[in-house]
Amino acid sequence: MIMSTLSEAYQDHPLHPHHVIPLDFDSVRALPDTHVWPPASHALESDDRLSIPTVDLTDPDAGKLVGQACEAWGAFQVTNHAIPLDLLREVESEARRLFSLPTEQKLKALRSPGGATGYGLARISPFFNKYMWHEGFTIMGSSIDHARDLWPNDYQRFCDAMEDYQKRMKELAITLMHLILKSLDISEEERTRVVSAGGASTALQLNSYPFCPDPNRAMGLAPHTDTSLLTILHQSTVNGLQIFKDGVGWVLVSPTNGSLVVNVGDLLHVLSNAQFPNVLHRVVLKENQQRLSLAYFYCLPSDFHISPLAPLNPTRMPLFRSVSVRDYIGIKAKNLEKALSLIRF
Ligand SMILES: C=C1C[C@]23C[C@H]1CC[C@H]2[C@@]12CCC[C@@](C)(C(=O)O1)[C@H]2[C@@H]3C(=O)O
Ligand SMILES: O=C(O)CCC(=O)C(=O)O
Ligand SMILES: [Fe+2]
Repeated sequence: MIMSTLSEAYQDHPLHPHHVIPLDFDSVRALPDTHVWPPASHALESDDRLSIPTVDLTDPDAGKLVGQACEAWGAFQVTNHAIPLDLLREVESEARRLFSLPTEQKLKALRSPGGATGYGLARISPFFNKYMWHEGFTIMGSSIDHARDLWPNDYQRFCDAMEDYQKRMKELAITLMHLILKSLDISEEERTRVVSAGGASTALQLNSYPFCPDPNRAMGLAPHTDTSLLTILHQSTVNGLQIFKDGVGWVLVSPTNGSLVVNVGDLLHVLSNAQFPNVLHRVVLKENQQRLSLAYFYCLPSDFHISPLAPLNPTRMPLFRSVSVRDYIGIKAKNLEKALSLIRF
């Protein structure tokens, strides 16, 4: 058996159960002190000057526009991405069905302390002294084992929807990766080496930010960067996602019907030799209702060695030393946002 999956890389870094088990959101009437955060610094409302670019994937200039967006923002929205709206709705509705289950039922699919998949708090929880107002469900490949625990007689439609979604997302991720690496002037051979490795290592994260009795004092998802090459995000109609832009501050990313948000993750930041920022983002609770999102992480297998790719005409010295994805995950599990500086020359 090839041991280079992401779940295997995360097994080496077990979490304490209190950093896995979510609150019983059904029973709380007031925000517990354990979940009170200092006021989140104010975010700009998105207007035309201050929102991430939107790229129409059928635009003949899409490659150039995607490259520019990655460099300026580390994020963009895509339209005409070929993911059927019906599929987005179906997966969202299955996610809603999951998070609507009674707490005791959801706990039957609890992520194990050393595990990577199932129901639980965000993996970054141990780095913060307050808990986030968040519950997640992580899928890597088949979701059948956990789905059976949740719905012994009715798990198939959940699994089918998740499988279909991961397949379509992988195709989109491959298209985007080729466009992005082409914009960096990476040879076709090198692009194919990276992109074909990427397909073997992905994750789908269903996120729920339950209705909150005191949204202004709670935090949905604390500021973080994704460990992926890129993340493709679908958000329900509820606001809350913000990205941080240097020199500007927190910028709201409003959901627009059918478009998908693409984030540059740590791995692509390294491959691009820091030309693309790995975008810092967070979720605040803006509206008085439950919010859902679906995050698809396109990663590299844990035995892949990441280092800056050489463009056809190299001009800059590599900023990072070569490190396996497994080792990078290990460094990040102990240091979170300092991980990248630890692999810089
Ligand atoms: C493939 C991934 C990416 C993970 C870990 C693993 C599965 C779950 C992902 C998330 C999802 C929620 C935010 C995050 C920061 C978290 O806590 O868990 C992500 C993390 C990462 O991007 O590092
Ligand atoms: O819920 C969102 O909009 C963002 C989720 C996210 O950042 C993640 O899953 O990594
Ligand atoms: Fe994220």
